[in-house]
Amino acid sequence: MMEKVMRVAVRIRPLLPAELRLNREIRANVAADSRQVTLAGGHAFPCDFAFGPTVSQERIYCSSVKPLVSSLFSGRDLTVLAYGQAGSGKTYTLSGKHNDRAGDRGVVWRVCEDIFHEMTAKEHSSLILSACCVALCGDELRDLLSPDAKQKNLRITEDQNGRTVVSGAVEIPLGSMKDLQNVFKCMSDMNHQHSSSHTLLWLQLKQCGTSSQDALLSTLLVVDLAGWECVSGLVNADPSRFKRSLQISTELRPLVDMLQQDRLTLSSPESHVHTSQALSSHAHKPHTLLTQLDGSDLPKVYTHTSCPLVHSVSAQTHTHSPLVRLLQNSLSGSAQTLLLVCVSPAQSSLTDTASCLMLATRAQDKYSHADLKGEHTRQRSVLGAQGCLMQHAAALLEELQEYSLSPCLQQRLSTWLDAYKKTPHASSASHHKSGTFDVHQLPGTTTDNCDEIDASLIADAHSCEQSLQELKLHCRLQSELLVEQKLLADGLKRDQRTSEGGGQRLQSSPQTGRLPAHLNDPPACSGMAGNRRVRSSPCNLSLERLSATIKTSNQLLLARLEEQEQVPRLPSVRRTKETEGRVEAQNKDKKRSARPLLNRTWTRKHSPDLSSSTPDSQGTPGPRGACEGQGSVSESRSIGVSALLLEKERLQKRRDDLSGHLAEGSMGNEQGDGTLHQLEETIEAVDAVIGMRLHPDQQGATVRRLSDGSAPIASLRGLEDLSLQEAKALFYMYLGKAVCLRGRSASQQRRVCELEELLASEREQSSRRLQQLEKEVFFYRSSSRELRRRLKELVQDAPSPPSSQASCLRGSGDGGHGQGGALD
Ligand SMILES: Nc1ncnc2c1ncn2[C@@H]1O[C@H](COP(=O)(O)OP(=O)(O)OP(=O)(O)O)[C@@H](O)[C@H]1O
Repeated sequence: MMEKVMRVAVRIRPLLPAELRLNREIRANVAADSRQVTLAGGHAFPCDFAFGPTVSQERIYCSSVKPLVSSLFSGRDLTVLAYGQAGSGKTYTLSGKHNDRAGDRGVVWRVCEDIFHEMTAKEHSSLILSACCVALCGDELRDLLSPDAKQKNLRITEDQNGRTVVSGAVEIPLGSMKDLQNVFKCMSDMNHQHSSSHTLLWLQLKQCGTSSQDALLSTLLVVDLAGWECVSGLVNADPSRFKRSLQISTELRPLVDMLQQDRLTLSSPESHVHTSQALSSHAHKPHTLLTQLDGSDLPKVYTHTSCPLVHSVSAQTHTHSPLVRLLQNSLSGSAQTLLLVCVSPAQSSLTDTASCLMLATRAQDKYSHADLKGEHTRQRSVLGAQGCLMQHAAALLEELQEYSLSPCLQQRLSTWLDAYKKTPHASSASHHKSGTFDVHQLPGTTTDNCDEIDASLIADAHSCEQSLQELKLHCRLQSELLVEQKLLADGLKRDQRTSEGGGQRLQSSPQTGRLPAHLNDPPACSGMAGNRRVRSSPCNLSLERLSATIKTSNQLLLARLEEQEQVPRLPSVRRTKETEGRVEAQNKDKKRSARPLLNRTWTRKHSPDLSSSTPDSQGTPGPRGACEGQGSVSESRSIGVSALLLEKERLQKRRDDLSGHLAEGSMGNEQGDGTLHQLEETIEAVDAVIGMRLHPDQQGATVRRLSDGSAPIASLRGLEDLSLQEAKALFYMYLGKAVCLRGRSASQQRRVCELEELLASEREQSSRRLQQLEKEVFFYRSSSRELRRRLKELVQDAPSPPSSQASCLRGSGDGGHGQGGALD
């Protein structure tokens, strides 16, 4: 009988206050009483339980977990596995909020309440509950209930039965809800700085019977898997967060693979009820746990007697993953599992939500395969029938030989018959006459001798079938991986094209003084925009998209930088500077022509240059007048231009020296970078002034365009009456901003480079893995072919009926009677 061992519940959390403030759209929903989650666009994802944003903690517990908890009392194991991206509500669903409101309490509290309730009903003595909790971050394991900060002895090992255990973990007995509160306090104290780790809490229930022989042991494992972060949230994040998010995706990958397989288990439910007799006969370590507080080893839980076949194959595939190793016992056998997929309904999480829902849909149809015996019997009878049919066919062909056939066909027929007669069990069947053969009686024709052969054949066939199943499974996994790699590569190419296209558009647009339309969106959106393809796993979808997003945001910064650079060149500012500067210039003519201030800061250097403009006859002309009147000051400008050129040259030299020092590493990076950016900005400013002075006509046109131009620039007309001091201050301020933006842009570029390196190494790893997988697929295909061939041969070698039956059949073939009697 097949039994469903995995149920999948999907919970959509409500939009959080911050999301509501940002007017995030709801993109995932559950229709009332439906068992599917629907995404915007109409895609529906079926699951066993679907809970919308308004469903209470209590209802979630009562409908999806409580019915399973009863099986704990009958000695079966239960695993509740919460999966979802960061902030999707896993911890909230499992543990609830840290307040005293009963309505907010999560699954763990409610399970314990039920167990304590049962304890009270059974008058305490027969039920013992204890807890053990570890956090897994990468390969690092921490005991969340251990007072020992060093935790040297904690490690995942295997006991003598090949079962995974955490040796050195502390186990705390739970007698009341107060004890549970203490456990939660311990857990949150130990774990509050590591919210990105997987938390595994084992609640072990021991039911003592009247005699010491019939104690029942069962375990509830509650797993709060770490969640990967939404890509848009990582754009400006600390690199370590980004790295951890990637790691989490990688850590979850093997588990996701396992959950997506057809079947998890093969062992029968009986093997999950264990008595203390079983405990004593299996002198081994407990189930995935436990050493008592006093350090003594206890014979605790033994939940499975046999290693399940299909599951063990999958687990072996991922033995390198500590997470899979820790879950291996709980996800195997006929242990009940509830996969709790938590998703966010927000538009920004749509891709992650879709990938989680795909997993939920794939994971739900898992059954324990308890009907192995029935399967063998069916195979047996099929093989027996095939063997008899083969004999029947041989007899028919022999008969056919007597008719006039083409020489070629005759030849082929006799070759086949010769080959058949050489096979071990063909001779006794070679005289059958077709007319008397009743195929409905075939399975009944086996004798003792035939049974033996049958048994060996069936064993062979069974092992072949198992190998084929395994190969099929591997092939499927491999091809899924191949497809995913391909999708990844395609996505990477597409994203690269997008970001390159964006870069080109950006380069062509500064002439207009506006940002390209695609950059007006915040960077987070640019990474998520459009109909993104949905992937089954979170791990691979982040890197390339993040890199593209960061590139885009980098370009956005550059574009803004360019936009800011326009400000000091505004006509009104320039005009005021020029007007007042010209007065200053007349008063300090000598000083200006000598220009001894070459080694001052750029701001001091720059202002005399700007002040070198001569005022026109009107004193304070409008922007157009200011430009048109520039012809009269050509001489002083030419002096200014040559001095500016000298200055520019000097600055460039300084910049080159500085970048040389930075490249050699003989200077502090941060400070050096800042100076370098200042120098670059100054050079550009000097360049711009030179350009304006060399081409006053163009300057006039620019001023006209800007003063007549777009709304944002026109709104700056209010600044036309700035004094020289104000204009200077404004100019310096914007130049300072530009330097700062340049610095940020450079650091963004560095990050992009780092990410690109990371991406390249990931890509290299993927391609190595791809090659490996291709090899494996090739190997599996060829072995599969070989096995099929062998299976065919075995079928051809199927047993023949004994000679007595054969003669009966022959006799009945002659007369058309007696077969039924012989077979009876
Ligand atoms: N169903 C819900 N109702 C109300 N608030 C919720 C719900 N689900 C989650 N939240 C709130 O959303 C926030 C994030 O939830 P939670 O910490 O449980 O996410 P998580 O998936 O465990 O994240 P992580 O993977 O980072 O640990 C919390 O403030 C929580 O209170």
